[in-house]
Amino acid sequence: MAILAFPPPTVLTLLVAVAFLVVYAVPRVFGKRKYRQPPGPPGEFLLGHYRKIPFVAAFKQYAKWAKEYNSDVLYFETFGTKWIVLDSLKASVELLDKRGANYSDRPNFVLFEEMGWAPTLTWLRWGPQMHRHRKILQPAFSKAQVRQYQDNQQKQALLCLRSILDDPGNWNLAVRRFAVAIVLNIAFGVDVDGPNSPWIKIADDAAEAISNSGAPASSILDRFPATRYLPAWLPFMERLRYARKWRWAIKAITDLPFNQARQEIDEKIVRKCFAHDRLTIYNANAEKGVANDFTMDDIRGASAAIYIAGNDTTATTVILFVLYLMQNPHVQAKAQAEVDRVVGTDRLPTWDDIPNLPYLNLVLQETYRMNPLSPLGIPHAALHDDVYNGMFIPKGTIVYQNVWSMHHNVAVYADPATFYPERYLSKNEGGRGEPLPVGNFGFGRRVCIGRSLAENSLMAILVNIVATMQIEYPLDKDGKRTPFEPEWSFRGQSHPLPFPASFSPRSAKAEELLRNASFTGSSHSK
Ligand code: HEM
Repeated sequence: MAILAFPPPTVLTLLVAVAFLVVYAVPRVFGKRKYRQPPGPPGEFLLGHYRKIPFVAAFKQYAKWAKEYNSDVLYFETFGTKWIVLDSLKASVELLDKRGANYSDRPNFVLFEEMGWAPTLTWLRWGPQMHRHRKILQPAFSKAQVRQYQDNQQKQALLCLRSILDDPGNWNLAVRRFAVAIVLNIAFGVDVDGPNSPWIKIADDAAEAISNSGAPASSILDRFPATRYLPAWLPFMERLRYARKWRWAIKAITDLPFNQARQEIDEKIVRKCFAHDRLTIYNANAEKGVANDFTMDDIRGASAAIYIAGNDTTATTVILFVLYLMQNPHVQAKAQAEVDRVVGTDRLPTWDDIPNLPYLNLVLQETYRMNPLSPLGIPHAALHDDVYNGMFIPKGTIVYQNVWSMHHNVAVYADPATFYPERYLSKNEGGRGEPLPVGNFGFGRRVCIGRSLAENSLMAILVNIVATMQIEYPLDKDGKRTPFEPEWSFRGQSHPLPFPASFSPRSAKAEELLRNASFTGSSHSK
């Protein structure tokens, strides 16, 4: 009889559905309705915005939409993957810095997973493994800690300039060697012998694989992860073919130096470097029977992060600096005058000179502003639902920062396409009082850990270039120096394609100083 007291199944289903609506769905849906979705262009049926985002220079299209929709937050969605693009510094600081606890996740980088990355901080989701990587890496690159690398940075800067003296046509390679030599030594204690070192080729191959892979987490594999299981030969699976084609390059940069470090440790060759330090701790724990929460794979990924994240970024910034000095001789002359005033012309610059070179620092800042290397940043992701300026940002939303757009916003930077370091000087000093660029090293709790190291490397080489070299357009066949604009690649990372530049010593004395420079500093490994 008791059974008869239960309502029939259809009524029961109805009751459960009503209860669900009252308790769960209605408050959520209507609660969110209070807030609007950030604006953005309309998507297509089923595909959403997938086909609307250009693969090349997406940041320029996003900047146009921000103007068109008059919003510094834009919303997009494809196959259930949601992303927003922040177009202003205000929105980036508000969300990524001030509400950093909510925006410190990363999306899954499926394309990069297909490329075979080891656990690398840059791509790790928010969680215990990411915290372990950041806790181990970040202190090693603090402002105070990176001073220990200054001797080697100075030495590598001078070796670079000597190499340019001997072979000016290959200045580009000398710059790449400079950047690789610094981070490879810190990560693996390895010295880069010369421009033909295989370590430079390994770094260049990986940089090419990464920099042409599109804005991070934007491929069809990232937007619709199930597609990674489709056959790669399908016409629309070009990105999967790309990832697999370049797997060897990522494997080489993550495995080769690490395997060498392990072998050295086995052979009791000890170097002062990140990989050896971590391997020694790992082995000591293992011998004592203590569990290692930083696994071999973690050490491999973290050491590779230093090598990968630190070489192409630094080299490309130097290459941009060369380009802008070549295109703006008056800026070069002003920087030279400052260095000559502070350093004189009968010695090379030292670290103590750097704080006395404010104009050179502004030239570097202007280099950052003109062309942020990751124009859309490395995306963060929201851990929880959030509301910003009445706009609803659901949990899991991927967050890009349009750093390029922030740095080229005419409301902040007058005439943004012009290279003009004086723009940051106050009006009293004859400038425009525009703010120094922010964002090219990222935001919040995922901000670049290598910034202090990078800025030291950059100042070490820039001051020496300015002190000793004259950079000009190369002579053409008619003996003229004709200005040109190099070609650019905007297929993910933003950088100029290799271009010629003429380097010549500023004076016989400058050449003599470079040739006779003795290195008080030795590599960190020695
Ligand atoms: C001019 C040079 C450099 C630039 C422009 C640069 C830029 C960036 C940017 C934009 C990010 C993403 C930050 C974010 O998500 O908010 C980042 C992250 C990172 N950078 Fe750099 N970087 C440079 C040099 C270096 C160097 C020398 C190292 C070497 C230690 C390094 C290591 C890293 C690492 C490990 C991350 C990942 C941080 C995380 O996800 O928690 N970077 N960098």
